[in-house]
Amino acid sequence: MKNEYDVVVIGAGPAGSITAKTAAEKGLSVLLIEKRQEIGDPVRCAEGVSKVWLRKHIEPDHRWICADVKGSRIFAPDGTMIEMAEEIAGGEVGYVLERKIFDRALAYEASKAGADVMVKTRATDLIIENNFIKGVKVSHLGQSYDIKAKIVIGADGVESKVGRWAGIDTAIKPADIETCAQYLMSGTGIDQNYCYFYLGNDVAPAGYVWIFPKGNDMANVGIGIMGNKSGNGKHAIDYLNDFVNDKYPDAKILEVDVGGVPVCGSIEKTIANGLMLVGDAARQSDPITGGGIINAMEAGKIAGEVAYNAISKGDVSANALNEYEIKWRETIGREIDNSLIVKDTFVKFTDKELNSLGHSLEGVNFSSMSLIELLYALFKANKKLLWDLRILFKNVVKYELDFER
Ligand SMILES: Cc1cc2nc3c(=O)[nH]c(=O)nc-3n(C[C@H](O)[C@H](O)[C@H](O)COP(=O)(O)OP(=O)(O)OC[C@H]3O[C@@H](n4cnc5c(N)ncnc54)[C@H](O)[C@@H]3O)c2cc1C
Repeated sequence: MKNEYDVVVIGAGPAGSITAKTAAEKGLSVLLIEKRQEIGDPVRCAEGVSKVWLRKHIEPDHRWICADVKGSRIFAPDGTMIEMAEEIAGGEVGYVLERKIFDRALAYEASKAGADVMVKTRATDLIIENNFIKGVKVSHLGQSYDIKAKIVIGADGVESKVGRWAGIDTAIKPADIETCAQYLMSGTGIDQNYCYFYLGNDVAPAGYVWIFPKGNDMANVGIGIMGNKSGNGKHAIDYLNDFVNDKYPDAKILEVDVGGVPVCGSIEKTIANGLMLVGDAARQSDPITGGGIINAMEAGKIAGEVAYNAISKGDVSANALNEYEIKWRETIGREIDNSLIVKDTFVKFTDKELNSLGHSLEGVNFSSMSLIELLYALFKANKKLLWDLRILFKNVVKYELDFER
């Protein structure tokens, strides 16, 4: 086993594999470690991604695409349906992935670019000298090893310990974690061209139920509710059981997943001397959708490039790695901040307000609207929303003006 690399990446999820691939493509020596024996398994994900963003990182492959989605159907508590169809993004909506295969394919891409990959290898601590992270302590098949690195990447997901080891505050309050439960089901009979979302405080308090098609009459049926909403004795899985028993009493459960998604928005710091955090470890998932795959990949690409720049200049201090901090905050960070504003508003909505929103958007042709027009239509229908989302409105106008310039 080699015991010295330019970059050691902890965690072979989308964030870690893209970081490893990017850094290896630049010519750095890279080790990607994963504590599980199989990359991508078990899955804790509904597996939905945007096509356009995914293609920026990898060519779609039928081996890990379960469904090609044309649109979404969103149901207000009173059953009013809003349909957002494929014309919105010029025919580019989303895929539902098979993450067990997808995550492995990303790790394969990293290995093809030259990265070494070790599974069943758990990071147990960081090697720290003179306030600089200098490598990782790992446990592999019952043996402990020290592996030196110029830069360590913490890509160890929502339960990340790497940030804490490096002295970065990554703690999340229960109110900032979306607790999720999901069944892979057969026999729901849903239209496999659509993703379905159900809103309402009886169905999913301060959250939603999703149904994502997986092909062959299978679907991921899941729920995410805010962590502080499960204190009344009813947990995410109880709400999911109620929903499933009501809507699909004859469907069969093929798999159960439970997990948490950080929806706290950007944390203050994601770097230290010789270290960067990426993906869920850096709390980069979207606060409103809980989606984190694409953000993890975007951040991983930036981190891989910044690792190369820093190592080439011989400076891996937090000062040099600040390039990563600046770049991810300018791109995905901006989206995360806007989503946080929307989430903080929507979690307070009563069923009556959700219904009124549903009525104002029912039948709207989203394809011909810009984001500003859509927000304006919402505001006209609901003045309280205008007030609550005023900062978002300002941000979007500023962003569109910046973009036009
Ligand atoms: C129920 C649910 C549904 C979701 N649905 C969606 C969705 O539809 N779309 C979407 O975009 N996102 C979704 N997400 C979020 C998405 O799964 C994550 O945002 C995404 O996986 C983040 O990627 P990552 O690489 O940062 O972390 P992960 O994918 O979690 O990868 C981290 C890896 O690090 C490994 N690891 C951890 N500790 C160590 C250690 N000490 N040593 C070595 N390896 C370690 C883990 O085993 C894991 O493989 C969902 C999440 C949940 C829980």
